[in-house]
Amino acid sequence: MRDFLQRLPKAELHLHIEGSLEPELMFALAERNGIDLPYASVEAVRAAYEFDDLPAFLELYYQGMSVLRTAEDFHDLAMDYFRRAHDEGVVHVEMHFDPQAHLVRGIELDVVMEGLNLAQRHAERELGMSTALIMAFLRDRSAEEAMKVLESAAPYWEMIDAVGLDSAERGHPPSKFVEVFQRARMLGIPRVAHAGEEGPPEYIREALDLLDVCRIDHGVRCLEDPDLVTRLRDEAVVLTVCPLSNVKLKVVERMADHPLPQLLDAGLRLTINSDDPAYFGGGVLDNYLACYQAFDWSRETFVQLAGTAIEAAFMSDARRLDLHRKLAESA
Ligand code: HPA
Ligand SMILES: [Zn+2]
Repeated sequence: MRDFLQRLPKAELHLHIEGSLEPELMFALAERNGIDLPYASVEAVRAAYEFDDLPAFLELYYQGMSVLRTAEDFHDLAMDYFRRAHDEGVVHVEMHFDPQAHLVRGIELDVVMEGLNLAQRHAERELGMSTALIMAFLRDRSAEEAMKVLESAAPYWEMIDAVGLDSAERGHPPSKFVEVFQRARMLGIPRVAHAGEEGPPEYIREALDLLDVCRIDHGVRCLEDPDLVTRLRDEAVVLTVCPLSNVKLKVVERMADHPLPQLLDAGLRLTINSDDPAYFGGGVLDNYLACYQAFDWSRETFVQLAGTAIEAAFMSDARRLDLHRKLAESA
């Protein structure tokens, strides 16, 4: 099964590129930039990755990215991830990035965009991968600031495949960002949002009704609201589920408790993703494998999940057709 899952052409729709920063690269970039890390070794960094919930994880996540300073750093971060993903049989990556987390450290959007965009071109040329860029707003910061970021990104609107909403969910409902997402809609930029990870099902409704999103990131808590599940099924809304992330952040206790089988039985459109692979114990393939080990799913189920990711991805029609063909060949 491992070989089969490795060969399956997998599209990843939910990844935070800053969450792909492995301790080895963290050390290399710290050295390159003359930054003192509060860790003695790569092992010490890994040992410090202790968290029980989203806020505790986010503290480490924002601290870890302090080594990212130059366009070259962002390029190397993304290429490092693309290479690993390529080895796992990932053919398309959509990366969230957090401009505000860099702006507060004095790193301008131009620097981030230059590095990530160069990596996108390299991934296509060297690895034959397609990629997309999702500019995320930090929901625990103000809507005014998010709006400023969106406006200041004008030179890059063409390159941004979608805007998203991430960071600490509880107490920061989608309704806070109605105007920002309305503006993105006016600009013709598609929208996604994290909802129903640690936050209640109501946040999923708000994301659909008020932000007009085309996908929900996580969304696993929809099961607490049967009417919402019916709606998600009827409207064919795609959820980008991240099983290993949900275990690490204690959204569920163990993989065996993960609601993926119920979500699948409810007829929802699901995809499997890594979220923050450097922090949560594995990439896309590891997440597929964890599902196989926990649920003993058939090849057909994995083909269905991989197919949904291709259907719901931000990519050209030609690329989508090509990947559907590759998927059919590998099935
Ligand atoms: O798992 C996550 N959830 C919400 N926000 C995030 N930002 C990075 N990773 C995450
Ligand atoms: Zn996420």
